[in-house]
Amino acid sequence: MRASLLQIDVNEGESVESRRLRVASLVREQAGADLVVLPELWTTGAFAYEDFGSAAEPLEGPTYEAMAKAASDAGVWLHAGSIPERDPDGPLYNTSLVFSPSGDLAAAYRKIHRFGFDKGEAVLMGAGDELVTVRLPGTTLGVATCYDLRFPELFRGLVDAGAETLVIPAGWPERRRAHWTLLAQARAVENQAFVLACGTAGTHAGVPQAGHSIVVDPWGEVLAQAGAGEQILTVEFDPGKVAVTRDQFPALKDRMLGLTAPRR
Ligand SMILES: O=C(O)CCC(=O)C(=O)O
Repeated sequence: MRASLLQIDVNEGESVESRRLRVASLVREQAGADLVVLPELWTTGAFAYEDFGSAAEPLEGPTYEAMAKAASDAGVWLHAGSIPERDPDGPLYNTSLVFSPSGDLAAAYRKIHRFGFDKGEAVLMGAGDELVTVRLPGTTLGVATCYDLRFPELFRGLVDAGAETLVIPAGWPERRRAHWTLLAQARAVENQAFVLACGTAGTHAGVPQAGHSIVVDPWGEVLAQAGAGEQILTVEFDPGKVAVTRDQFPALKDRMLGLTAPRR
């Protein structure tokens, strides 16, 4: 399976419309890949909180349209990263879109863990409440977004739902780059799954981005890692390695579920 992670430079010097056109053309250039992955909130920037309201789109808005077309033009599965979604009957959501090679929406995932503690996304957006997996030829994707990476129980839920390849678009800041790499490897090792984690480059809303998108195999080996700037990270991997790893080192079978706190 060939995957291309598009680590997009997101900065205020480029308008959302220009970036959307540019990204669509980069996706088209990936014809021949099986899967293309974009980062979190690459239209506005994950930290451009003050722009979320004005940049929010309905699910089937301009980014949806452009990415559906780009996926079908390239004939690839496209995890189009996330958009600030305006639900006509509810709040904003940080929503990821996955398209099939014919340009149909295969899945939408509303980010469950919102970042910012008592400000930013955590107060401006609603929380999703559904785990999402997507069946591709050869593997099942489990999707999560950025801050979700810190919550191992979400990934265990995805594994229980059949996920073998964990795809994580992000807008992770440079300040915590070490956590990004460490957690991507941890999620791969503990879940015996591939991890494809695609971040942004550049600086937006004054927050330098980590870049360093990463692909990790089910044994925890880093198959590829980007640098800090805009980059297309292309990697070939064998999805069959998940079953082999889980069979040869069956730690997932030793999980002890339903543990309770000690009685006092
Ligand atoms: O957890 C982190 O350090 C970064 C999370 C984040 O930036 C986000 O979810 O947008």
